[in-house]
Parts: sequence; structure tokens; C-alpha cells
Amino acid sequence: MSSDPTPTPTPAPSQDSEPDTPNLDFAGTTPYEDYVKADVLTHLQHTLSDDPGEMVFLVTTQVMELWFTVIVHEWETAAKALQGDDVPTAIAALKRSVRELEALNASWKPLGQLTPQQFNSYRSALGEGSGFQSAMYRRLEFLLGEKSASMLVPHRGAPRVHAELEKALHEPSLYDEVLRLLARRGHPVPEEVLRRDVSQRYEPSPEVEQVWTGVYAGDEDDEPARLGEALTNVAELVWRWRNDHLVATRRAMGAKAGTGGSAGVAWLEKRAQKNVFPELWTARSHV
Ligand code: HEM
Ligand SMILES: N[C@@H](CC(=O)c1ccccc1NC=O)C(=O)O
Repeated sequence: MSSDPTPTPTPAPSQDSEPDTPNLDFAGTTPYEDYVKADVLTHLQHTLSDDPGEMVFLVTTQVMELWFTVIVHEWETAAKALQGDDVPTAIAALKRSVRELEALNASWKPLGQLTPQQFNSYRSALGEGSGFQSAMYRRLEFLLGEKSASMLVPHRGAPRVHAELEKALHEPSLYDEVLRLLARRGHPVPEEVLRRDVSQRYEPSPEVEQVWTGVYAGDEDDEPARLGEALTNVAELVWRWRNDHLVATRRAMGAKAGTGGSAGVAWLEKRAQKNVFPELWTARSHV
């Protein structure tokens, strides 16, 4: 009734009256924070200079470290699946890693056109720091077959990192697992390849090249052929990362020596020349 003297109660600002508004009321930290650890992640940006351009250099490096971590996870999933003869699971993980490699490579954008003057504004603050000392990148290279015991040396002072890398050094690479699977499927992979010391760098073999030639000449829908194409996509995108890094470095510092103690661009050029999964490329000449 309009004559009712009782005042209309103001609606309580609770979610009951507005079912579409987000929940604002948490006793402790938000479930988002508990899951994402955004507060930790967004307070790890300790720049070393006063140059405003250093922030994006540091964050890009951190973002790339996170992508390396995801990609290593996918390749370890793929390697384990291959060990269990589960090719579809391996291919699914490799396909995810291809999208992730594309996102990784896209993150070169902010650093791709640094001038020497811009890079110099904070370069000296980096001291002897270098991406060469990235343990996660090293695990990624190890999974591709680029094994090298000397790459563990910089990590002697960090026991957890060293132990993880040492384990990765002695485990078969993703490519070793692929070749073992092909052998189990009746492809003539030589014994010396199957029994190789997996802690050593993988060296291309003419017999393995022949195996891939046979796979490529066969049914394209067969699991080995689909695996070969997924691996070729991975190889191309890793090569692209190395090349984008090389060109960014050439633009930012020319032929100066690297902070990591290498010759810089000349050293990176040599590494970018190498094909990932070499026989997947050379076999194509024989199909
Ligand atoms: C303009 C930016 C960059 C320049 C000028 C540059 C320069 C270099 C140079 C000269 C090297 C050779 C090693 C040495 O330091 O002596 C190197 C290695 C390396 N850098 Fe960078 N870098 C840049 C950005 C990045 C970023 C954003 C990452 C991401 C993590 C990164 C990761 C690496 C890795 C993993 C290596 C070792 C490569 C290998 O072992 O083959 N770099 N970089
Ligand atoms: N190696 C670079 C420095 C550099 O780019 C860097 C330094 C610290 C952490 C990551 C880096 N990225 C790649 O090496 C240089 O020689 O200037």
C-alpha cells in the first residue's frame, strides 16, 4: 500500500540481489591468486639499471623462460607416450608445442628492433649474465638431441637446477624415443643408433635418413608419417627462434663479444646453421 509508513529497505550490496556480479568477498587471498600466484609473478621484475627500456628486456626473457617450461613439459609428455607406444598422445603434445612455439617466437616482437644505443642503455648492467646460462633452454636443446655435459658446468652452484639438467642429460631425447619407436614398428634403425650413449650429442645417420625416406614415401596418414610432420613443424619453429634471436642480436650489438663469453653473433650463427632432427630434412631429397 502507498500509505505504508515502513521505509523500503535499501537492497543489501550482496550477490543475492545482483546475481551477475562477481564475488568480491574472500576470507584470505583470492582463488585466482592461490592458483596463478600472480602476486609472486608480478614482483619478480628486479631491473638492474634506471633505463626504462630494461623492463621489457627482462620480462620478455621471463616470458620466454615460461614458454620454454611449457614446451619442455609437452616434449617430455610426448617422449613418455612414445615409450608406451601411444603415438596419438605424443602427436597431440607435439601439436600443442607447435602453437606454443609460435607464441614463443611472437614474443621476439618487442626486442626485435633494438638499436645498439637502446641496448647499451642497460647492457653493462647485465654484467656476465647471458641467456647461454638458461637451464630451461638447455633442457629444451637436450630433448632435441643437442646433448653436452659441459653445458652443466655453469649450474654447479645451483644444486636443484644441476640435478634436473644432469637427469635430462642421461635420459633419451625426444628424438631417441622416436627412433626407438620406429625400430619397434619394424623400421631398420641401426643397432648402434638404438644403443648409442644418449648423453652424447645425436649425430645424423644415413640409415636413419633412409628410414625417414621410407616413411615419407609411404601412406601419409600412417602414424610414423604424421609423427614425422609434427616433428618437422617443431624443428622449423625452433630454427626460427634461433634465427630471430640471431637477427635481434645482430641489430642490438653487431659483432661485439657476448656477455656470456662467446664471440656473440658469430657463435650464434654457427648454432643457427644446424638443422633440428637433421634426417627429417635430408630425407626429403630422396622421396
Ligand atoms: C636483444 C636481445 C638479446 C641479445 C643482444 C642477445 C645476445 C646473445 C648472445 C650474444 C648470446 C651468445 C652467448 C653470449 O652471451 O656470449 C646469446 C645466447 C643466448 N640467449 Fe640471448 N640475446 C638477447 C635476447 C635473448 C632473450 C630474450 C632470450 C630469452 C631467454 C635469450 C636467450 C638466449 C639463449 C638461450 C642463449 C644460448 C643459446 C645457445 O646455447 O645456443 N636471449 N644471446
Ligand atoms: N648476451 C647478451 C646479454 C643478454 O642478451 C642477456 C643477458 C642476461 C640475461 C639474458 C640475456 N639474453 C640473452 O643472452 C649480450 O652479450 O649483451
